[in-house]
Amino acid sequence: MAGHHHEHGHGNEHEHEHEQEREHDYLQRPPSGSERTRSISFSKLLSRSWKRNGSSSNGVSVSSVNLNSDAENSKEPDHNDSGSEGQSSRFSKLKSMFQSGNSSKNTSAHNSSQSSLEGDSASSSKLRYVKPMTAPANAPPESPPLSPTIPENDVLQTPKMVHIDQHEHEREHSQCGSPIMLSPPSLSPTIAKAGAGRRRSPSTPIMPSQNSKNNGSGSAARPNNHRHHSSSQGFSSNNPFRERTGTVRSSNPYFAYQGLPTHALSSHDLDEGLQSYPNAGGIHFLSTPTSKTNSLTNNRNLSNLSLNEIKENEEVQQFNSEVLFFHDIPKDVPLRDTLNDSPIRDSSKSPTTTQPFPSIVVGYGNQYDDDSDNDHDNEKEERIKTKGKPRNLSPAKQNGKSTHPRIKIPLRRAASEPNGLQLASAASASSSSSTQKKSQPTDINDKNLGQSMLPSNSFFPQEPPPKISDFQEPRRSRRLRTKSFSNKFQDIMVGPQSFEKIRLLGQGDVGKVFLVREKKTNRVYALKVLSKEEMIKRNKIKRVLTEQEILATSNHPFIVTLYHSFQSEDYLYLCMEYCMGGEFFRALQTRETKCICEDDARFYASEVTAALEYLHLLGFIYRDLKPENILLHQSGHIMLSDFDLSIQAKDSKIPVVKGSAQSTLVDTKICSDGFRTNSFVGTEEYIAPEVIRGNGHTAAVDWWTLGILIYEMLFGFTPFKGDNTNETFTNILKNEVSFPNNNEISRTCKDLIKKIADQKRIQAVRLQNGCS
Ligand SMILES: Nc1ncnc2c1ncn2[C@@H]1O[C@H](COP(=O)(O)OP(=O)(O)OP(=O)(O)O)[C@@H](O)[C@H]1O
Repeated sequence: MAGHHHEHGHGNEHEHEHEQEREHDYLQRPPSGSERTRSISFSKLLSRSWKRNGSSSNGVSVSSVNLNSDAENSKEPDHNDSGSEGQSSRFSKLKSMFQSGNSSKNTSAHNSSQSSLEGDSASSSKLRYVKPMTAPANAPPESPPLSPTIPENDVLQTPKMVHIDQHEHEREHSQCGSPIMLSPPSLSPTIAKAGAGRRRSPSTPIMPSQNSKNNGSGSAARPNNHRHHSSSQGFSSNNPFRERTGTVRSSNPYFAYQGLPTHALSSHDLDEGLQSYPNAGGIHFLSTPTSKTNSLTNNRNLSNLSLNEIKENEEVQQFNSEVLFFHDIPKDVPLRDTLNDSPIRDSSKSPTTTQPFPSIVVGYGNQYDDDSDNDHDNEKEERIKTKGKPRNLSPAKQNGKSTHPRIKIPLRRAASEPNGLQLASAASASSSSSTQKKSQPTDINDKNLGQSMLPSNSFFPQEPPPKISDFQEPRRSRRLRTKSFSNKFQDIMVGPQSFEKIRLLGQGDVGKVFLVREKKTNRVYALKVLSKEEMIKRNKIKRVLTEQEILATSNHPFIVTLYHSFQSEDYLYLCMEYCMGGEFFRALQTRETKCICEDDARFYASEVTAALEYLHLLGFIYRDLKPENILLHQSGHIMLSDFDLSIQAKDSKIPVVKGSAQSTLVDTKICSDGFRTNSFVGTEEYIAPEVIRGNGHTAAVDWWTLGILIYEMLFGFTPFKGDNTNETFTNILKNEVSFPNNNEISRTCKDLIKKIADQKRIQAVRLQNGCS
């Protein structure tokens, strides 16, 4: 955790350090590399076994990093040193701070995690070790209600226990109390009852307008301040979980009651800009990197640009111009050529204001938006090629027989295969064509869907999927043509109808998350469907862009993998790795004590630390760490999710490795050195003092939240919670962390929390870790 402690600029001192340690620095990014290139370089931090190496069902290797035998790579050591060591050493640092007399367990957890890295290196990128997560024998395993055609054994791969003696494992858990169940315990009414009166908090920020109504009233929660969950997950409107005041953004109730300072009104990375565009004509959602529509739709490459430089209104303007572009495709230009060439848009025209959303539809979701328009099939295709006329990818039906449209815009990237969730991928590889033929549209009007703000059948068109051979070969986006990424992504064509809905997993602020099955491969994913309309209403455009950017950029075992992203006319789709264990928050809340033992907390804290370090190295500040945003993978490891409050540091810098190969520390703080933001974001009980004060904050806020998280894991509540928002904020600003007496948490652990989440200790921690 060396990298996050100081908050002010390093200036010449750090420059000097850079020079001195350059020869040890195998994490150097290319001097003028893009953000993406930089992230690639960082990937070398991770051992190969950590990387999401995978192979596609068609046998194409999708190694996640460049393995060119250049000098830099030749330095890439095993995971016993170098990058992994960089991570490990920070684990060790954390561990040593955590260290109690019970060191063998620490070692067990740590080493087991390490072992799993080694053990899985060849076959899977996901860590398999599941120390605290084993479900009790009598616990009902959560089995996604997959279709009978899906081999359940493949779906629910038994987590591989690496180097863990079962008896030892049981012993550990008997000491730690009941383990967190991998399956959502809320399925059990009895367990759910144990958490009566508690409700999980929303994780999306309240809108300024909404919040302003609540200022000073105690709660910063937005009107619909808790998420909806499908009944299939065991959540009803009578949510048994505690209520935590919501994630806040922009409007600071603390300042409201103390007198609002000017900075609280001037955050540059907020969404207010959009409000001046009440008639915004649409949004611009980036395709994921391999989409050739990237070159078509993106004037600007977000990978090379700080998201902070993008204003909401700018996005809308840009999007509008793109709408125009799609309307202006020259008639005599074949679509293929259009797709393959970066267009020069007619920016002289004003944005279309008559269309609330773009008429261009990317992916397949729009193919069925206009079923009544069968007779104009050919005309529509012609329109696409016709300059000045709207492009409309309506359903293509001929002679009463439905066919796929002839214009297809593949839009997605595919990273490595989902780990542990492949459904007979080998079989599908050998019989992909037959699988396609067998794939029939499923009735998506699932009764379990519950109250839906989004029409379900527009998520998943009910037409049979087009054959893969009917699609034009997509061209890889220039965005990913850096050599390191060149072999990471595949060009795969998916759209909404490539998936079959299984059930609703949860609902966020502007969309829903479904468990889906990809028809072609039988793999399950979590598909986040975001309503463009809701995004605009709630000024969430930039936040969704940020989330997509981070997910697409990240390649880390503890950050949820984004496999595809695409859009239809009304929705954006993020196809992510399915985390079977659900929210860590629920896992905590459904325990009788609402907390876990120190060893388990150490395990999870270490993984969160690794994920945060990684994000910081990429120049991202997470800013919303809390149990609700931590998902549990079936492997038992955590997955950080929900990046919509994250921010990317401007001019993020190259990380510097300190120390030797045996004891390596990576200064992650330097990556966002000098970057401060004034946004008032976070979750009330987790918000850092500097955020409340509003004098700007840095990546250090994530370490504050880590301290609160550790506290909550250990004690079942957060340290500064007051009766209302103002009291909570006052506690955060003035109180020291105090601990209940009725537990057996080690002094070392308490010291760690104090050092992380106590303002008076922050400087001491900085010094202790050798940071200026
Ligand atoms: N990859 C995933 N695997 C399993 N469940 C998921 C996954 N992603 C999300 N979920 C579930 O869906 C719910 C809603 O997710 P989502 O990210 O939309 O909510 P959210 O955090 O409130 O979003 P936002 O803050 O953007 O409104 C989560 O609470 C979680 O239970």
